[in-house]
Amino acid sequence: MPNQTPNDSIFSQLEAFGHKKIVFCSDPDTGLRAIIAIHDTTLGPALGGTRMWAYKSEADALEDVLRLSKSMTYKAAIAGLNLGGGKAVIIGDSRKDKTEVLLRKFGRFIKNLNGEFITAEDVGTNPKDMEYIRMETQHVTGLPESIGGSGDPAPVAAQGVFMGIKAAVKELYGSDNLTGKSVIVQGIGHVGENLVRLLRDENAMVYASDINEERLGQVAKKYGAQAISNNNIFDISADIYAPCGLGATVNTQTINKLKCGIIAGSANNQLEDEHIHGQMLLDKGILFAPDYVINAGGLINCYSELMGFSKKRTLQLTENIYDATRNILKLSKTENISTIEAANKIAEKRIADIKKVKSSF
Ligand SMILES: NC(=O)c1ccc[n+]([C@@H]2O[C@H](COP(=O)([O-])OP(=O)(O)OC[C@H]3O[C@@H](n4cnc5c(N)ncnc54)[C@H](O)[C@@H]3O)[C@@H](O)[C@H]2O)c1
Repeated sequence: MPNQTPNDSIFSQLEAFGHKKIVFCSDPDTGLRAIIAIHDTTLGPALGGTRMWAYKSEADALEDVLRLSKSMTYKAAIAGLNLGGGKAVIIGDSRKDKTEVLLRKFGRFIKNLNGEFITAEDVGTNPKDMEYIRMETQHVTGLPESIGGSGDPAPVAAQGVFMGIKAAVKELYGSDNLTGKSVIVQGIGHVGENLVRLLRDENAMVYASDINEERLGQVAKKYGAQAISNNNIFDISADIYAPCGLGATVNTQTINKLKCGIIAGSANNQLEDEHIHGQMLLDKGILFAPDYVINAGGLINCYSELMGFSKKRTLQLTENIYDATRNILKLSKTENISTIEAANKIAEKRIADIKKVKSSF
């Protein structure tokens, strides 16, 4: 989705990002300060995680929720889901400030939106927190399996990234077989570890890095990956670079050093600047599988839970990421536009088409 740097007036920001609705949730009794951003509901109710983060300023929190909710609109559209885009942020330190009453109060604000917004876990929240929200509203997903939810979305997210990697490899090498291909997985947390497992199962060679050295040692040993220092990532020649930690790791500095033909990983917002770095990658002939397209497995898992969870159906929808990625790479090639621009075009077309369906009755 397009990067924008709106000025700091709230209404200008809403107009620049194209949001439908913003709800500011303030409750001094519980200490709740949250923002729910509903970007677009053309395709269905806005679904997005609730992030709890100690933002430096309220302006930072607002910008984050606007940016993240917009990307959810694009992610759902490309994945072919009948969902709109939304996101929520709770301002606070999740290790100190998170309480049952705060989460339940937040649940009441979601309840008041009457299904226009559905939430799930994100950075700083977990399935247990979703259980608290569920006590006040049914508009929450990503619940633990023990209470009928879809459970941990990370293995599904990893499966989607794996399909995206295969699609990119097919484009570059003519076959999607990963045997013998080398992959740098940066960040071997919930998604990264599952990705390492899938890659090793297909006999890819994996270089793994993580700032958590203890975890890195364990995961590398378990799957037969080669542990590398985070500082060496851009010195290593490999077929694929899979960022699975934080965003913005693809920037002017790193693109100039990168020795990989493909970038495909789970981290959200991998390009520091969508336009500048999308174009730079195109010019350098590095194939970028857009992050929001190939990491949609987590969202698909949540969507399945809403539809009456079926593992088989979830897997089918996740495997569609292969074709979705292939179509984007094809459009990028035929129109000579960056892959992120191609993905945005396809997402925007689906939303515009469905708007026509919903324009009457
Ligand atoms: N969990 C999901 O279902 C899901 C779905 C879609 C997208 N994502 C995105 O994928 C990424 C990973 O998610 P996760 O659930 O695995 O998170 P996680 O917190 O479990 O794992 C992230 C890992 O990255 C490591 N890390 C952080 N910064 C790093 C750096 N600079 N270099 C190397 N390692 C670093 C952390 O130590 C951690 O082990 C995030 O960007 C997340 O937003 C996750």
